Parts: sequence; structure tokens; C-alpha cells
Amino acid sequence: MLFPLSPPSPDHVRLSLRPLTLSDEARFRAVIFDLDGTLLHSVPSLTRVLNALFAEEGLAPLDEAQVCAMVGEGAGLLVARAYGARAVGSGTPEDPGHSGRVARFMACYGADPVSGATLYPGAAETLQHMAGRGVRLGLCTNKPEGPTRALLEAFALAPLLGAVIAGDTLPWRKPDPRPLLATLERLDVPPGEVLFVGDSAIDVACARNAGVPVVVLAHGYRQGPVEALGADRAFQGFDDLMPWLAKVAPGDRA
Ligand SMILES: O=C(O)COP(=O)(O)O
Repeated sequence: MLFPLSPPSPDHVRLSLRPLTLSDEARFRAVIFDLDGTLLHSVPSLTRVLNALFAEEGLAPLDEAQVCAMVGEGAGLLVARAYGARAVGSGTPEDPGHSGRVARFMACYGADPVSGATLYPGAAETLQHMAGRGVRLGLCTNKPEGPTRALLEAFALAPLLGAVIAGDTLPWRKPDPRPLLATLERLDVPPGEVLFVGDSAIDVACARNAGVPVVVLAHGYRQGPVEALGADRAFQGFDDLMPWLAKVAPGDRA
């Protein structure tokens, strides 16, 4: 089961408020964010692009709930899963037609990754407040670097981020720890002083592999209940994350 695609149900809110493990006494000098499902609601834009390609090929469109379940492990797996859902190809990157499909997707998505994408409420304000207090901020996403940079510029986040590692910046993607470790190295902060904020099992696994504490936002893309992700703490969205971040990452200009 996948949630939330619409305003959270009371049950979902209750689940996300269960006691979790990361203490309020923790202190961090840097915070690294995931992009899709954490800062950015990108599924409408990804669905638009996939369905434009599908229309050209006479394939039935996907809905946003289906695409939500396919996002988080990079453009290649998204495209493989999307075509696989229409019985085109094997649903894996090993399929002979895969690289052509990814190239067509990237041409179309790269031309306009912004239309249909929105920042989650409070995302920009949270990053602005933290950057203003001297907290070092980074981004670690599996989305390819071209559209990632275009989105960060379009939503005015680029100047707030001291490090950006995208899905094709390095030869490895999350859940491999190296993209996250590279992000904190570029921020010049050791793993114990960094918090990762994500939304998915991939994010939690990456953080665990890197030895970095991780919290998740329940507004993002995942399958199953938020506490099943095994993060150190979960928040509904930026409304409840922001006051907690102000405590645990006060910044050196506070
Ligand atoms: O899978 C993607 O393309 C992006 O995913 P992420 O920003 O959640 O890492």
C-alpha cells in the first residue's frame, strides 16, 4: 500500500507520531536533504513526461499512484518499471530496448523537469532559515544532475546548498553510502555531525550504510507505513520538522 497521495488520513498522522529513537539532545552542524518526495513533489511532472512518451507509442497512461511506487532509485529504474507496467520490455535495465527508452525519457524530462513539480509546503522556508543560521546544507538525490540543477535553480534552492550530489554525479547511487559520504565531504562535516532527511527505504538504507542519522518525512513516496522504514525519527512534513531542526541544528549564527 502506498501513501500519502492526498491529505494524510488521521491514521497516518497517528502512525507518524509514534515514539522514535533520535534524541532531542542530538546536535548537527549540517543537514543533507533528499529531493523527490522530500523537498519536491515531482511525481506529477514525471507522470506527465512518461504519459507523453506513452501516448506517442499508443500505450495507456499511468496514474500518479503508480508512478509514486516507481520513483527513488534513479531515472533508469523509473523508466524500466514504467514500461514494464505496460508490458513493454522486461521491466529491468537489462532489457535490449532499455537504453533507447531512457534516452527518450531524459530528452523529454530534461527539456522541462519543472512543469507540474512543486516544493512541499515549508520546504523553501526551512532551508532559508537554516542557511541563514549558518547550518551547512546539502542535497543527495538519485535524480540525474541535469534536471536536478534545473529544478534547484527554478525553485531558488541552489544558492542555499553547499553540496549537490545527483544520481549520475558518481558511479554509485543510493542506497550505496558513497553519494551521501561525498555530499558530507563536500560540506566538510564528519558523518556524526550530519543529519540526512529523506522519505524512502532507499534513503534510510543509504544513511545506515554511511553511518549517518536519518529522519523521514511522511509526505513522500514509499510503500507501507512510515515507521516500517526504520528511520531514527519521522515527521509529517516541514511544519513539524522545522521546529525540531531548529533545536538539533541551531547553526553557528543562532
Ligand atoms: O529516483 C529519482 O530519480 C529521485 O529520487 P530521490 O530524489 O528520492 O533520490
